[in-house]
Amino acid sequence: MEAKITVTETWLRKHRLLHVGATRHPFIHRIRDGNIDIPAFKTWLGQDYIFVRAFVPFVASVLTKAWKGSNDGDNDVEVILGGMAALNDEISWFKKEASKWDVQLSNTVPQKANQEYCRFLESLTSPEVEYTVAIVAFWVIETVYQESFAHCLEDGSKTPPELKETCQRWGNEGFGEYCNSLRKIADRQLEKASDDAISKAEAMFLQVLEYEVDFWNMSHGGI
Ligand SMILES: Cc1ncc(CO)c(N)n1
Repeated sequence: MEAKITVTETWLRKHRLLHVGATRHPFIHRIRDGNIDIPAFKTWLGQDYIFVRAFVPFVASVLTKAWKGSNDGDNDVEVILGGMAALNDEISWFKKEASKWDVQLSNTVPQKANQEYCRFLESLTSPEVEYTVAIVAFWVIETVYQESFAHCLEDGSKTPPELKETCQRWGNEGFGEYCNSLRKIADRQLEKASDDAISKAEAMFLQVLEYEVDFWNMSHGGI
């Protein structure tokens, strides 16, 4: 008997090229091959700190939607709350890491791609964005980082020792399990969603992947 294919699995197959583009970006390849230049890493660090600060209110809005929209037996609120707790830790880590690399966070100005991504996140906090669509966005955002940085830790990678901690942050197994929990929630919601909600969620899946590619592009001075 064949196992049932989930909605997220069909999207990952259908949009494989874009998914690979987001999770195997040249920036990630350069870390993994030991060819990353430090200015590019520092650019990423400063920009991602700004992103993460904007990510918090988005996650809070997903939490609110989970509380209103999921059933008693679901543990959605706990999973999302765990994600928020990790973000609290992440913000402290960014500050510590920035001082290690001499990146002045207070002087860092968001680049265009980052501004647009943050504005997009803010638009998703609207109550008009359904829980199913919001949880799909959340899952994709977290998973792109998990898959990207886990790749830098696989056997045979030449990630410089001073970047290992960064890769561990998102590439560790616990973060991988958390991403799987988000995916399960997304698939459960998609199972009971209307066709209209499913197509909105698929468009969201694609849009987030595109924003992620543009975000990586910033670190090598891309447009
Ligand atoms: C751009 C970007 N995407 C995703 C994450 C996290 O999961 C992050 N920190 N930054």
